[in-house]
Amino acid sequence: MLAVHFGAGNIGRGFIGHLLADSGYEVVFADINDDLISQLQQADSYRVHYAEAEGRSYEVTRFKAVHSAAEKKALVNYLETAEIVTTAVGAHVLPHVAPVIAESLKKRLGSSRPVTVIACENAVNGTDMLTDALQKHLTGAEWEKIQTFASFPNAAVDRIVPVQNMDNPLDVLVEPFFEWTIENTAGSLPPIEGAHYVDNLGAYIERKLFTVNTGHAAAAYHGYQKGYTTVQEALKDTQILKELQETLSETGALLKKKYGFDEKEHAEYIVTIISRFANEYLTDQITRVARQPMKKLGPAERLVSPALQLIDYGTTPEALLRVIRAAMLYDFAEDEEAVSLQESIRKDGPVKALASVTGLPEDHQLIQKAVGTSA
Ligand SMILES: NC(=O)c1ccc[n+]([C@@H]2O[C@H](COP(=O)([O-])OP(=O)(O)OC[C@H]3O[C@@H](n4cnc5c(N)ncnc54)[C@H](O)[C@@H]3O)[C@@H](O)[C@H]2O)c1
Ligand SMILES: O=P(O)(O)OC[C@@H](O)[C@@H](O)[C@H](O)[C@H](O)CO
Repeated sequence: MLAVHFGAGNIGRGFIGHLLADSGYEVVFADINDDLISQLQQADSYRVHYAEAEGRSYEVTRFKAVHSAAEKKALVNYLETAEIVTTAVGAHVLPHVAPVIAESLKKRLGSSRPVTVIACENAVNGTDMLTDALQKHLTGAEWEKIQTFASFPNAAVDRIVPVQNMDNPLDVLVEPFFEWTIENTAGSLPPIEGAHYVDNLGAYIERKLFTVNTGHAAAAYHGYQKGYTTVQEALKDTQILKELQETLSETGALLKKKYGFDEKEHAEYIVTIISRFANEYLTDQITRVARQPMKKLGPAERLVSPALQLIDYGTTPEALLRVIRAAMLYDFAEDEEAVSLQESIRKDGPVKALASVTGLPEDHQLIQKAVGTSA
């Protein structure tokens, strides 16, 4: 069985690629990073190390690597015969991987050979984002036929994989916890060990994004303002821990109301997540978790989406608004989006800048309460 995985980064090597290889797939990593691809091409194996006291580690051997720009022909050949195609490149990169996937799907039109395509990104319905991008490279008739043999389930992926600092640059240090939840819509989804399949993925995605990622963002943006460099350091600050808990209590209220999650189970879910953030065997840089603030302030994302939904329910999410305010102050000079956001704030002021990234009107109460005159 063949799997093509786009993005041989932290999640690619440390989570999705590892699970696929463990499930018996030969994994072809496709990436645009020259050094990474050449290292993978020269290696026979790499190890996934668990950040824990026992220090377990696992060898990954069944892989190949192709440069997705320089070796496009080889990539299309792999894509044409793969049983599964996955991505972990960042949701904003999906339009860039779409053309080559579309090209390979067109090549399957003759054989109708089944394939499952899954975007494993932090986004609500990432695979739908990919299929929107795919359709720009296909005719209506091609897309209709492709859907008879290809399936495109959405998925939620959860495993904290920090920026790596390993002696062997291909090895990856990951937290032991992982969850890969896949929408149960696929006709012939090939088995993946460790993944689980659900009918109500929307609830799982929002629970993950609005708890793990909203909580992470709260720790990172408040932590950055207080000069911390890692999430682990920031969480030792009781004021930041309190901000995190208040933020997750707001998103928890939303999730329980919207999806009926059990009060006690959700409280336990939050406790587990905070202890995962604080894992002393991990060093997770705040600048990784806070990366791309403009994306994170987007309308469908971890901060603004739950805040808007809570406002719709008639409450004012004060803690979430404080995280949004802190995100607007994120000015890390090596993060392109942080630089652009700060430029836009300098040029137009915070109200216009936040209205622009969220797509909300300037007089919207979320904008006014986060950074406007009623802040
Ligand atoms: N790291 C985590 O803890 C974590 C957990 C869950 C989900 N995610 C999500 O997984 C995705 C990847 O995150 P990551 O932490 O692995 O990032 P990463 O930067 O480590 O890896 C991304 C990889 O994608 C590659 N890439 C970029 N553009 C590409 C293109 N056009 N074609 C092929 N490859 C391309 C990069 O070179 C890089 O190797 C993101 O959507 C992220 O939100 C991350
Ligand atoms: O990857 P991002 O930038 O969307 O979010 C940063 C972190 O919150 C994220 O990578 C988490 O570590 C991950 O989502 C845990 O499953």
